[in-house]
Amino acid sequence: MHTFPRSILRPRRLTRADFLPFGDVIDAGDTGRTPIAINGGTCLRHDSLALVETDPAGHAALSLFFAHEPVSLPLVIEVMERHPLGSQAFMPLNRCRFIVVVGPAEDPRPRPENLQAFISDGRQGVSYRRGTWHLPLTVLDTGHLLVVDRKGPGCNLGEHVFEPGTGPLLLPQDL
Ligand SMILES: NC(=O)N[C@@H](O)C(=O)O
Ligand code: NI
Repeated sequence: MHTFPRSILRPRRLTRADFLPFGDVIDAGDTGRTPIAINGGTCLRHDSLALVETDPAGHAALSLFFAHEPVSLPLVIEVMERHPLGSQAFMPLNRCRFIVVVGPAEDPRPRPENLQAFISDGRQGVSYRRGTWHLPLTVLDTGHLLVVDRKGPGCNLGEHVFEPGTGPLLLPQDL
């Protein structure tokens, strides 16, 4: 039986600059901009940290996810997905670290050599740009997350299941 070299991914710390090709990082401490003082100076608005994308027939919706099956690393990635009709944002509501593995939307299927891996520190959220390949929500801690994505007519899900034994191996961050 052929055994293909399994690609190895080493997750990096999540930063706005590194994640930019795949979408936006939602992190008040890493916006690159000065917050706007609003409401008589009683509040700071970190404005437009991510743009919500939908097709004309769709609309943006807010959901709450309760992720209660945390994983540990190393992890074999078995499936990745994408949403061709809109963006998808995940924002932890409590300190819930989660895994971010992304690939370019231009690839017809996730190419292991083009995948990049990050770990949210539990304060940071991400917004996957429309069509970006991503690992479905996979948390390192049980937690609640606000999710903003596109709802509406048509199929907004593309999935890729890696052949058994070929999925990329995601190593612990400190290795
Ligand atoms: N299924 C669902 O609502 N979420 C996925 O798209 C995901 O990326 O976790
Ligand atoms: Ni998704």
